[in-house]
Amino acid sequence: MNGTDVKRADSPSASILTLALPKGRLFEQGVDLLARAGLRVHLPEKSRALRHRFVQEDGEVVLLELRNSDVPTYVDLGVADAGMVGKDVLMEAGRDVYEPLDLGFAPCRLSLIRERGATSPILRVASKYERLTAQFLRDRGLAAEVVKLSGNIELAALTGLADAVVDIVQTGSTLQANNLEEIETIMHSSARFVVNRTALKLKRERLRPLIDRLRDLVERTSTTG
Ligand SMILES: Nc1ncnc2c1ncn2[C@@H]1O[C@H](COP(=O)(O)OP(=O)(O)OP(=O)(O)O)[C@@H](O)[C@H]1O
Ligand SMILES: O=P(O)(O)OC[C@H]1O[C@H](OP(=O)(O)OP(=O)(O)O)[C@H](O)[C@@H]1O
Repeated sequence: MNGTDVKRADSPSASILTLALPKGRLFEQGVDLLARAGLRVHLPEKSRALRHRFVQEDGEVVLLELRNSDVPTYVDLGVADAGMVGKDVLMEAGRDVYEPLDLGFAPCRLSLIRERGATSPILRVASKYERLTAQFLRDRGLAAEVVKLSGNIELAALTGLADAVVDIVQTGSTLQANNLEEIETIMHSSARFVVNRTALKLKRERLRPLIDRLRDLVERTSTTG
């Protein structure tokens, strides 16, 4: 460590590690994984608080509770030093963040979905994943319109709002319950650990050991099942 690094590590901002976690599906597992990786964090009491501070031996960890799709923005713009986010959402965001780790949990796939047996031409496709859908259609040479929706996407295919939808399939129970069919898998997804590129340099002493411990945990889980 040179003189500059010593100063950085001692500066107030270097002693705070800010992590962006999506509320919803990934939050509990994300906090649990961070705790198992040695951070003194725990699930916060139920409240409307969106920012949670935890004192550590080497400073402080701040957890920001965000919408899934906002995690890449907070990490890319450096407000959060690192975070956890689904690969699907990360690809959709198209942000330039460092992605050192596949955390393995929250597996699912992004797929093109239609009503079972539908044969009409695909002229309009609805999705929350507007960019990935447009890219997929371009790759297939399909000139369909993309309609951005915010939730219960499958309903668009059932009501005729769209000829097909692009959405997440996990267990397949939503497809089954609505007489829908998965036509093509566009990508597989799982939760990723993402890091701001500048923070990786400036807060190296805190981020590198965390990444290493998370990697150990993920590898141990994948070998023990
Ligand atoms: N059944 C599932 N449905 C949706 N996402 C899933 C599912 N299983 C795993 N995931 C993964 O979990 C991530 C978070 O899902 P979650 O439902 O919490 O947020 P979201 O629907 O993307 O965001 P928001 O509700 O804030 O719009 C997804 O981006 C995806 O990678
Ligand atoms: O294959 P399955 O296990 O049924 O999971 C897939 C469903 O889960 C998600 O919806 P979610 O409940 O997150 O609601 P949303 O449509 O508002 O995102 C996703 O959008 C699918 O509808």
